[in-house]
Amino acid sequence: MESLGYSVGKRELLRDIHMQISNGECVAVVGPNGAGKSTLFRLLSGEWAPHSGHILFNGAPLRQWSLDQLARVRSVMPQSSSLSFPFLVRDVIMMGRMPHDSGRAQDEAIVDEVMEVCDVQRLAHRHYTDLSGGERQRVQLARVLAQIWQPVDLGQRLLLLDEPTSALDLSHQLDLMQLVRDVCGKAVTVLVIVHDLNLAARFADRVMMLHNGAAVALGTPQEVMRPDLIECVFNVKTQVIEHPLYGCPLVVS
Ligand SMILES: Nc1ncnc2c1ncn2[C@@H]1O[C@H](COP(=O)(O)OP(=O)(O)OP(=O)(O)O)[C@@H](O)[C@H]1O
Repeated sequence: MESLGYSVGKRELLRDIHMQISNGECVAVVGPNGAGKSTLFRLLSGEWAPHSGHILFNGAPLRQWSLDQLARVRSVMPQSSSLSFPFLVRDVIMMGRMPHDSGRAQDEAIVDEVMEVCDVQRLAHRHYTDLSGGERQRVQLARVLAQIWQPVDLGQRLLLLDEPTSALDLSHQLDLMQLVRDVCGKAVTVLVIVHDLNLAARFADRVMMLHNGAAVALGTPQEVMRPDLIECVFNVKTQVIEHPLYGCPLVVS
C-alpha cells in the first residue's frame, strides 16, 4: 500500500500509510482505540475505497481484481460476523469453499482439515447460533482458512484478520496465533489486527503501530516495542524485557 488515506468530511481517519508486505509474512497492526486499525482493514478488504493512495495485490491494483478472483486468493475475517440463521457449523465452514469449483470431495476434505487445525471438529453438527463468542470466532477462522486452503497453486494468498482473538481464552488465543503463524509461509500472507502487544510481539514478523490515523512505527517487534513509543501512543508506562521463553520482546505494564 502506498500513501493510503481515508477521510470522512474534513476528518482524516487514516493518512499516508505506506507498507510493502512480503510473501509469506505476518504483519500485526496495533494501536489504541480509535487509531484507525479497522479503517485500514476496511480499505484492505475493499469495503471502503481509499480517498488517496493505492493498494496493490500480487502486483496489480486491488480495484482491477474481479470479486471472483479476489475471493479465491484473499479471505477476510471481520471483528464480528452476523449470521442469524441457525446453520450447522460444518455448513458455515463449507461456505468458505463457495468461490471455488474444486468439487465436493475435495471441499469436504479441506473442511475436515481446517476443522481439525482450528479445533472445532466437536462443534461440526451444532447450530452456529448456539455457540459461545469464542467458539464462533474459531469457526469463522476455519471458514476463512477453508477459503484459501486449496492445494492448487493460485499464487500468493492473503488472510486479513480483525481482532481474531478478542473472544478467546488464553489457551485458544495462543493456539490461534500459532496457527496463523504456521499458515504464513505456505504461500499465505497475513495481516492481523490485535490489541495485545505481547501477542503481536511474539507471533508477528513485523508490527505496524497506528496512532491518530498515522503509522508511527513499522518494523520488527524489537524495533517497535519500545517503552517511549508505547507511552507516547498508549499513554501507559511500561518496561520491555526479553521474553524468558521465546526471546521476543515482552511488554510489562
Ligand atoms: N464512518 C465514520 N464516520 C466518522 N468517523 C468514523 C467513522 N468510522 C470510524 N470513525 C472514526 O475514525 C477513528 C478510527 O476508527 P477505527 O474504527 O478505524 O479505529 P480502531 O483503531 O479500529 O479502534 P478500536 O480499537 O476501538 O476498534 C475513530 O475515531 C472513529 O470514531
